[in-house]
Formats: sequence, C-alpha cells, structure tokens
Amino acid sequence: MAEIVLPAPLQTETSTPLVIKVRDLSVSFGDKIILDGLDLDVRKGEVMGFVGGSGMGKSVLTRTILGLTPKQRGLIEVFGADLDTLDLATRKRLERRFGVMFQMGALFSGLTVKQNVQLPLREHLRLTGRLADELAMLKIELVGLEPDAADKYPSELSGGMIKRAALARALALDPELVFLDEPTSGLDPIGAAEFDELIATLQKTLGLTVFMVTHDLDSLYAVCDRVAALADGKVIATGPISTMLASEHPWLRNYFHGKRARQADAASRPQVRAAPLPLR
Ligand SMILES: Nc1ncnc2c1ncn2[C@@H]1O[C@H](COP(=O)(O)OP(=O)(O)OP(=O)(O)O)[C@@H](O)[C@H]1O
Repeated sequence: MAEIVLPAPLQTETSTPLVIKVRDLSVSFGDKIILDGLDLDVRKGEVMGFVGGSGMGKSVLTRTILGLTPKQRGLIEVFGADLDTLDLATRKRLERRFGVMFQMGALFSGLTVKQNVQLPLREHLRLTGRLADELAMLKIELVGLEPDAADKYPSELSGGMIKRAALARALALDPELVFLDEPTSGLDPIGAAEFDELIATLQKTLGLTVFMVTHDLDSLYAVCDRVAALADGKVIATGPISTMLASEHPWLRNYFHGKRARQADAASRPQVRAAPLPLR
C-alpha cells in the first residue's frame, strides 16, 4: 500500500511549539503564597523576558520550572514533558537540553573557569580529559573570554568575566533552552550592553530559546522578543514591549513609564544604545 504523506502543519506564530508551558502553578512557603495560579508560555526560538517587583517570585518560578523548588499545584511542561512524571534517566536526558545561568553566576570558587565549564560535561557525558578540555575551551571562546581566563579562579575575574564564564557553563551541553537569572545585574552600563549583545548574538546563531529574568529595562528593549510580567503571584501581561507600554496595570505603568523607563526607551534608539536585534 502506498504511503500517505501528510503535509507539514503550518507554523503560524500561535502554533510555534511551546518549550515551556506552565498552567495554574501555585508555590507557597508555609502560609506565604508566592505564586498563585500562574500561567506562562515560552515559545521555541524566542527570548522571553520575565519581569516583576523585587521579591515577587521570579527566581522561585525559575527554580520551580527547573524542579528545584516543589510546587503545591499546577502543571509544568518543558519540551512537552512533565518533569515530575519522568523516570530519572529520561529526566537526565531532558535536562541535557537546557542550561542555567544562576544569579551572580554561581561559579564554584574552588574550581577554575575551565573546571566550572566542564562540570555539566562530566555530569552528563563520558569524555576523555582531552575532549573535555577542548569542548570547555570552545565554550570559553564562544562567550568572548580570552583563553588565559580558563585557568583562572572566580576570585581572579571581573564581574563581566564571571557572567561570561557562567554563560559558558550554561552552554556547555549545547542546550536548546537557556535560563538566565538577572544576567546583567551588577554590571556597569557598558558591560551590560556588551552582555546583552552577546546573548542576542548567541541566541540567533545557536537558535536558542531563552527565558531571562531581569530588572534591566535596557535588556528588555535590546534582547527580548516578548516580556511576561509577574505581580500578585500571576503573570499579569505577556507580549512585546508595545503590549507592556499599553498596559494600564499600575505596576507596569510605573515600570515602563517611570523615569528610568524613559531613559531606557531613549537609549534603545539607534546610535545611542546598541540594539543587536530588531524588536519583534
Ligand atoms: N526556600 C525558600 N523558603 C522560604 N521563602 C523563600 C524561599 N525562596 C524564596 N522565598 C521567598 O519567596 C519570595 C520570592 O523570592 P524570589 O527570590 O523569587 O524573588 P524575586 O522576584 O526573584 O526577587 P529579586 O528580584 O529581588 O531577585 C521572597 O519573599 C523570598 O523570601
């Protein structure tokens, strides 16, 4: 019997596959409710910026998606799989598909940059020492560090170098999805702009999906395709910057129309602040 070939489904914007799907997520610590029925979609190939007031639960959401913080209720799917239901081996295989850059880099202080970058390689792959060295050096170069940074310890690095080393570690396993928790915090404006540019370039060239928690308005303008905003335990708005600017929600009005917001908006104009990717 002849094989029936079905046409490939149309990939409209709304049918872009979801890399992260969160539904009705609730997380509490004791009687303190942090996330309360939160829904979120992150689409394949996009940079999603995640914003919200300090202490609102951005890092808690990231850690819950990663399976590091337990949830009380709700569904979380990463690459279409509910991490809670996977056996250990399947879960490990899935975890190889995402990389994480924690707040402030979170490098191991007793390990060199190269050894830090090699940690995920050693955890997930059986490599010879030489191959692990070569792969780590590739990642170190990929993030714009000089080769001599490889043998330095975190205490010998500048803030910007620490961020780059942490990004190299997050990219060690060639992930499809990268979580970045406040990647530009603590950097001066020039360092932050360079880091934004690096993220945008890597996202484009490696075809990454990026979930980026940030307070940095410049990063939102320069790097993100869409933004999701967190308040009162829920995502209160999702969309491109234009959606955020049009929102009447008091927190969003304050965040996107306050004094610092106007500076970021002005700085995102050509020639003033490098915008590596056009806003979509
Ligand atoms: N393990 C934990 N036990 C108890 N409370 C916690 C725990 N982790 C986080 N919290 C609380 O959850 C709330 C949200 O914290 P989270 O770090 O997610 O905030 P955030 O939005 O990332 O803040 P910031 O922007 O300042 O980093 C805070 O009140 C924090 O104290």
